[in-house]
Amino acid sequence: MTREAASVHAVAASDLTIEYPPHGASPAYVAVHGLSLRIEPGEVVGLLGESGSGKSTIAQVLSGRAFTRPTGSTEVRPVITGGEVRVLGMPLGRMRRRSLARLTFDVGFLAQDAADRLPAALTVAEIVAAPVLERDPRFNRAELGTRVATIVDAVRLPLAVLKKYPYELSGGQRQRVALARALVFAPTLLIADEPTAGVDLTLRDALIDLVSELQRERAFSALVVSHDLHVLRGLTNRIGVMHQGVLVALGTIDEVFTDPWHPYVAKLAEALAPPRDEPDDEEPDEEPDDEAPDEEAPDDEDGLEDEEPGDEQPGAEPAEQAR
Ligand SMILES: Nc1ncnc2c1ncn2[C@@H]1O[C@H](COP(=O)(O)OP(=O)(O)OP(=O)(O)O)[C@@H](O)[C@H]1O
Repeated sequence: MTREAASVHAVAASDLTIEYPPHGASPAYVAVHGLSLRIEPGEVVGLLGESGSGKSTIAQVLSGRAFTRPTGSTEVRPVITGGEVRVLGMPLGRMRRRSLARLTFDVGFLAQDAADRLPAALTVAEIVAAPVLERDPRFNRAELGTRVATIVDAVRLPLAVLKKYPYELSGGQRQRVALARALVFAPTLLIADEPTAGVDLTLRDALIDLVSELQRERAFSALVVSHDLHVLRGLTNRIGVMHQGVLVALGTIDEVFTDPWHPYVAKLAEALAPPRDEPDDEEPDEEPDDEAPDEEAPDDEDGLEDEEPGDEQPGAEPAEQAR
């Protein structure tokens, strides 16, 4: 959505295929097959999936960062080879420079390793201000100073960090600086790739709460990539599960893990389910129980999804890693 048209989908992808072009001895590689996904204005959607399932590729493309190549970079970038996608109403694909500039303004991007790659020679104030100055080197310095201080405060960092260099900060503080930089334009959509990667487990929940609060305060839409269901549970309204480049489930966490039809999601659901009680040793054996409740009966011979997911919650709480 551009800021004028708040009702446009944050993301509307239909049958989207994304490919890495051939390079060197490597042939072309299709990383995402036929993705259809909509994100409503103000909605937060998570992407879960094992390593290599295409999550970062999607984040790169939807954020427009796949189409911007830093000077001197020879990195191979993914390209759209099928389907359609609009982000905030803007069609991606062959984008003109101006549309791309608009897209990267409206879409904040927190890259997977952003905290570790903060430029070592710049202060926090310079790092957070950099995207603004890259876009407009003559941006009013006083206004910029206020904007940077406001966002640094919003990510709950003391203003004293403004003069510090990344090496003087903790991992959690660096992650907040990266987040501040991603939010400096007050984006309409935030795409965060593994926002808690490298963050100490004890600080992970604080970071989840922070992103959640900022999202509520600023009402941006978001796509959050994570292999950690705990993170997605704390942040998102719905999740999608990626497997080998294909979106194999989409819905609320409960919908996704109740009666999953895809074997990978079923395996995840099983891993997340609370441990079953040990079978009772005194149980009489062999006698089939005609009274056994129907819902216990496995019914997956045809491999089809049930019409209606049950109302039961999977009750999945513990250790929630998708890989
Ligand atoms: N530059 C590239 N050239 C060719 N193939 C690539 C390139 N970058 C990624 N891929 C391939 O695309 C597929 C999807 O990778 P992607 O990084 O999107 O997965 P991911 O789900 O984000 O994994 P992770 O959780 O490890 O970051 C992988 O098979 C990967 O090897």
